Amino acid sequence: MSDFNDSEKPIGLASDHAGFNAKSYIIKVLEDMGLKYKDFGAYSTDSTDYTDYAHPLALAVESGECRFGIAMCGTGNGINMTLNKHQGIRAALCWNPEITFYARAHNNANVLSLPGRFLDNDEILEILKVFLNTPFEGGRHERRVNKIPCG
Ligand SMILES: O=C(CO)[C@H](O)[C@H](O)[C@H](O)COP(=O)(O)O
Repeated sequence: MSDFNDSEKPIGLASDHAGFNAKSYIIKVLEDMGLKYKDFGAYSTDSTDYTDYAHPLALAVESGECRFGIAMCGTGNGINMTLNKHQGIRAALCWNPEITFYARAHNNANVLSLPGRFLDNDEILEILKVFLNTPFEGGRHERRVNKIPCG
């Protein structure tokens, strides 16, 4: 399982065509921050299917190859739904810093899902900073998070 704070491991990235521009911006920010990342695609704005990139990202986070993930499609919903089919994934669809704070503090989210077509770069940057810097509170939230997996 992944360790969110293990900066020796890359952050996994995935998008479809609709999230490609947001992902390109995030790559630039991560490079400026000196953070490692692994991009699972897509690699252009040519029409494609978010599922083809979400599953490899989910497997990489579950296995511990990546310490956490950042994923985006047009609304964030398609890629978020796909990621959350994996038992070890807690992907949170976030559209502002406050929602993002609770996704980390209360839900220990290990993938940040973003609506690429509905956020500008400044909004993405603020969300990203909160996601990177907010620790999980544990306590009662740990009990609840431990009950999320089914089957
Ligand atoms: O899953 C989605 C819709 O909730 C994503 O926003 C996709 O990126 C979107 O469906 C892609 O749409 P397109 O018309 O094929 O560009």
